Amino acid sequence: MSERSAEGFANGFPQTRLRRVRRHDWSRRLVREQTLSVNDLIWPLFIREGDRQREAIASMPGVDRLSIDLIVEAVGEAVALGIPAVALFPATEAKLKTPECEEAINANNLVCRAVRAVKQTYGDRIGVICDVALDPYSSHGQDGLLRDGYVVNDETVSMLCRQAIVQAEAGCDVIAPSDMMDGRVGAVRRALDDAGFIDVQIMAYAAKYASAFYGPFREAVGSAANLGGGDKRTYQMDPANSDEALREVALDLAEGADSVMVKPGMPYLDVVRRVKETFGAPTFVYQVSGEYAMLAAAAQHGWLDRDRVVLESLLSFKRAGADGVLTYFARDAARLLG
Ligand SMILES: NCC(=O)CCC(=O)O
Ligand SMILES: [Mg+2]
Repeated sequence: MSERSAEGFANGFPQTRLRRVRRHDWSRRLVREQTLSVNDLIWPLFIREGDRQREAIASMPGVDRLSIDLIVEAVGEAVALGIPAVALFPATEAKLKTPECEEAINANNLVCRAVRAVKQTYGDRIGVICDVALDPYSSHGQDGLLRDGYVVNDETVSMLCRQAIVQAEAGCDVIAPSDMMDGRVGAVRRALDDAGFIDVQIMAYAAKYASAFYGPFREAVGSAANLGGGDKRTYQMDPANSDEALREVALDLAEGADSVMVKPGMPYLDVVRRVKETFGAPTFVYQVSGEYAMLAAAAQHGWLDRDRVVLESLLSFKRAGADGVLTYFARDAARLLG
C-alpha cells in the first residue's frame, strides 16, 4: 500500500525518495554498505596469578581477571565462536613491579606463561597478541624507564626489544608495541628478525592518544595507583591532533609494522577514517575500557539496550574504515552475530 501524494507534493516531488529502500527488511539488507562479523573481533583478556581464580573489575562490569587455567577456558570459548585473536594483559603482582621493570623481560612472567598455555592448547586455531610496554611492570606506572622524572626513549626501546623476544619465545603471534616511544617498531622488528622470529607480526599502537578513557584498564592491571596523579602526555598523542596521527602511522609502517592501530575508538573515528584512506594498510581500532564502562554501566541501569549499542558501536568502526576492533565486548558480539 502506498501513501497518496498530498497537495504539497504535486508533480512527482520529491523525485528521489531515500526512504523507499528503507521500507522493508529485505531491501535494507540489500543496500547495506557495511557488515560486522566475528572475523572483525579481537578479545582482550586480563590475567592474574592463581588457580581457578576469577576476580571482578569494578569499573568494567562483566569483565574479570582470570588465572591462567581460566584464561585457557576463555580462549576456548573464543575459538569455538570463531574469534580470530585474543590480546592478553597481565595484572602483575605489586611485589614484582619495580622502577627498572625487570619482570617485563622475565621469560617466565605471567603473560609468557599464559601465552605458552594458550598456544599449547590451541596452536594456530587462534592468534595471540601481546603488548610491548613497561606499564604492567613499573612501580611508577609509566610505559617506559624514568630518568629524572622523564620517560626516556632509547633506553626504554632497548627494554622493549628484550620484552618482545621473551614474548615471541613464549609463542606470541603478534607483538603490539603500545608504548609510543619513537623508533620502537623498527627496533623491535630488527630484534625479532635477529632472533629468528621473522614471521611474528607487529601490530603497532601507532596513534595512541593520552586519553582519560583508559581509567578502568589501569584499575584492571593495577597500574592506576602506581601512576598516581601522573599522566602520559610526553609520549602519547594530544587528543587535539590528527595530522600528527598520520605521521605516526607513516613512521610505524615504514619501520615494518604489519598493521596499525588507533586508540581509543569511538571518540577518534575521524582518525580511523584518515589513517585507512591515507595508507590502505590493515587498520585496527581499540574500543578501550572507558568506552566499555560507559556502555556497560548505562546498560546495567537499563538506560541503553546493551546488545544494540554494542553492535552499533562496533559497526561504526567498520564504517570508519577499520579492519578489526579490539573490544571487551568481543565474546558478546560474537554470540550476537552467531
Ligand atoms: N595497551 C592496552 C591499553 O592500554 C588498553 C586501554 C584500555 O582498554 O583502556
Ligand atoms: Mg610513534
